[in-house]
Amino acid sequence: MLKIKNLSKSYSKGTKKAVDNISFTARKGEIYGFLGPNGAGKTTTIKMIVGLLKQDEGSISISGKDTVRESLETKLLTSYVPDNPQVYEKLKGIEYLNFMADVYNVGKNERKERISKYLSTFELEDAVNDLISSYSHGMKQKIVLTGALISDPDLFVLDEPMVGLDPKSSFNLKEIMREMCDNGKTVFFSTHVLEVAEKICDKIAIINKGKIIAEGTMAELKQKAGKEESLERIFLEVTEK
Ligand SMILES: Nc1ncnc2c1ncn2[C@@H]1O[C@H](COP(=O)(O)OP(=O)(O)OP(=O)(O)O)[C@@H](O)[C@H]1O
Repeated sequence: MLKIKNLSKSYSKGTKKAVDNISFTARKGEIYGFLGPNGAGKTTTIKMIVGLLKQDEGSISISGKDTVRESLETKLLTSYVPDNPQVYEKLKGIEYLNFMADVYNVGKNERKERISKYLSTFELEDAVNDLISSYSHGMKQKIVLTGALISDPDLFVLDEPMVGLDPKSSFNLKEIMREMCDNGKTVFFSTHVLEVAEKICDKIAIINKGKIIAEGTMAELKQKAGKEESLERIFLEVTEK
């Protein structure tokens, strides 16, 4: 579970408020979509969740542990796939995966099983012994996804995960996200693809200018909008104000 309380973050010595007092909870078993226009504060929030940025105010807890006070513990429970995956180009795919498994203390049997499962899902078996520098952009994304899944995290955080993936990989990733939630995990991801969010998310939050302006299930968002509307229309209406 991911619990965010009164979270704020400013840049440029406090003059630019990127995230402004936001609160929400993504529960176990939920796919939680984080939407918002460019510059709304999505990546800043995500970077605070995964410990790459420290908040100015507020708290974040993952499976009941505070990300500042119990930083290492929460990192071990979390996997993160950034919007522009940077991979160690000088490693072979398999070396990178074993490195990730080592970082997360994944045992021999589990790592073997998970590596084989996700390499097959993402059709990377033939490339796994090649240097990552020879991979296409999409293959790099898929090796990063595989590396992120090796630890079977309680919280799976993805920033714009569908961009650059081919239709089959994108479909497979959505299936994996659902499977993780069925196993009691939490998936939190940002996206601009509203059709995907509408289809797969159990809950959605819309952020605009650093503030959460709508939050809930698709049914709740529709109810608040007062009519039967698509997520796209609701998004356009609430972010226009
Ligand atoms: N390192 C930084 N220094 C100063 N301002 C920043 C920095 N990073 C982000 N910002 C500002 O903070 C605000 C939120 O940016 P953020 O990257 O979190 O938005 P986003 O919702 O992820 O946008 P996008 O959809 O375009 O990726 C923007 O106004 C941005 O200009």
